[in-house]
This record gives sequence, structure tokens and C-alpha cells, in this order.
Amino acid sequence: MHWCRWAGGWTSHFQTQSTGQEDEDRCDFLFKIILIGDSNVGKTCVIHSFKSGLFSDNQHNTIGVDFTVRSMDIDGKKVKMQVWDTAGQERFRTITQSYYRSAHGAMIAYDLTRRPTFESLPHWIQGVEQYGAANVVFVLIGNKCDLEAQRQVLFEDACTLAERTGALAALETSAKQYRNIEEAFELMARELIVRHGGVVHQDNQSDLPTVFLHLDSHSIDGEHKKRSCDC
Ligand SMILES: Nc1nc2c(ncn2[C@@H]2O[C@H](COP(=O)(O)OP(=O)(O)OP(=O)(O)O)[C@@H](O)[C@H]2O)c(=O)[nH]1
Ligand SMILES: [Mg+2]
Repeated sequence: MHWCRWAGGWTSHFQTQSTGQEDEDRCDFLFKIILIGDSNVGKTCVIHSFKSGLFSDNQHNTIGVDFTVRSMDIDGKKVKMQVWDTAGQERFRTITQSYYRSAHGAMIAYDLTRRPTFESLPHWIQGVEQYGAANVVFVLIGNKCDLEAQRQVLFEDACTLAERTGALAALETSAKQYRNIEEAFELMARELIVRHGGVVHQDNQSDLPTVFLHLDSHSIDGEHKKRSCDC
């Protein structure tokens, strides 16, 4: 039987006979992360990239909801990230919203080459506030930063929105070039660990701009407490 800390309580989600897989199944924390945002912003690619490091150009639109699991080592703690991929298409909205309730964290994604996908972020944030848990942590993810020449959203605009809406952070990612993918999930994992009783140090190794907001003073080292963008 393998015990896992499920955000505040202990759970036996990994009850099995002893198979010699104990090390693989053991974890210190298990967090549910949901990815939401308009269709074609790259949610599935971000998750696929996080899971396998690979990028596929021929990604089909997600039907309903899908999920994947990946473990991360955060300062010696084994953290299982159960990542829920949702369809951005309107017709699946009722199904996808029913998954918000049990999420500890939400990554709300937009495509920085398509302004309308950024404009709809307030709507997605409102959905999290309405259907999600009260203390859900959310970050704003501007994907496709490899397409700089086609950019339609300034990072400063994302920072402003993040600050106004109480997001933990704003980040720009590229699923295609595996840029800021690991960092986005690590940022989320570190914050959730702190909120659920662990103590970790913030360790931002990203080469891309990230702005951290609304972090508890005890949650991270002072020197990294706020890395602001140039806005
Ligand atoms: N250049 C570039 N293209 C990307 C990136 N991420 C995703 N794409 C492309 O964007 C398109 C949509 O990607 P998906 O991951 O299917 O988008 P989605 O948000 O999951 O869409 P739905 O499942 O309909 O909600 C695909 O053609 C991907 O190849 C990226 O970082 N850079
Ligand atoms: Mg998808």
C-alpha cells in the first residue's frame, strides 16, 4: 500500500499488492492541475511536452477531458502532478467545468499570436472562481513564444491582468521548443507544496520572463520574492 499526501489529507490512492514498484508509486504530494483556455492555444501540446519532452504538429482537438501523470522531484520531495487536459471548444464546456472543483491548480492558457485568446482570459478566470475550489492557485500561460514575429499580446499586458486577477504568475511558454514548460509546472508544484504544509525554496532557472505575484512571504526566498517584468 502506498500513501500519498493528497493536498491536506492522506489518501491510499495507490493501494496495490507489493510489486517491487514501491519507489515508483511512492509520493509525498499529489496535486491535480487543470489546463484551460480557448481551443488551439496549445494546451495539449504543453501537457504532452511536459510529459514526454516531445512536440507534435498534428495535434487533434481534445474531446472532453483527458489526463496524464508525471512525477517531479522538488527539493527531495516526490510530487505527482496529475494534469487534466480540457477541450477548449465551447460545446464541451459543461463537461470540462465539472472538473474544476477538485483541481488544486489551474493553468489558464492563451496563444500570444492570437489576441482574442488573451481577451477571453477573464472569462476563463471567472469560470475557475465560479466552479473551482475557493483557494485554487492559477497562473496565466502565454503559449507559442517561439512565434515572436507573430506576437499580438505583450507580456506586460499579461502581467497587468495577472496582477489584477490574483494570479500567482504570468509566464510565456513554447511547447514546440520546450521553453518554460518545466518551469511552469515546477512553479505550480512549489506553491502548492507550501500551501499544503511543505517548505520549499523558489528556484527559477527560466530564460524567459516570469512575473511572480501574490506569494506568501514565507513561501519563497526573499531574493526571488518578486521578479517583475519591465511593465
Ligand atoms: N509554434 C507553436 N505551435 C504550437 C505550440 N503549441 C501548440 N502549437 C500548435 O497549436 C495547435 C493547437 O495545439 P493543441 O495543443 O491541440 O491546442 P489545444 O489548446 O489543446 O486545443 P483544444 O484541444 O481544441 O482545446 C497545433 O497545431 C499545435 O501544433 C507552440 O508552442 N508553438
Ligand atoms: Mg487539446
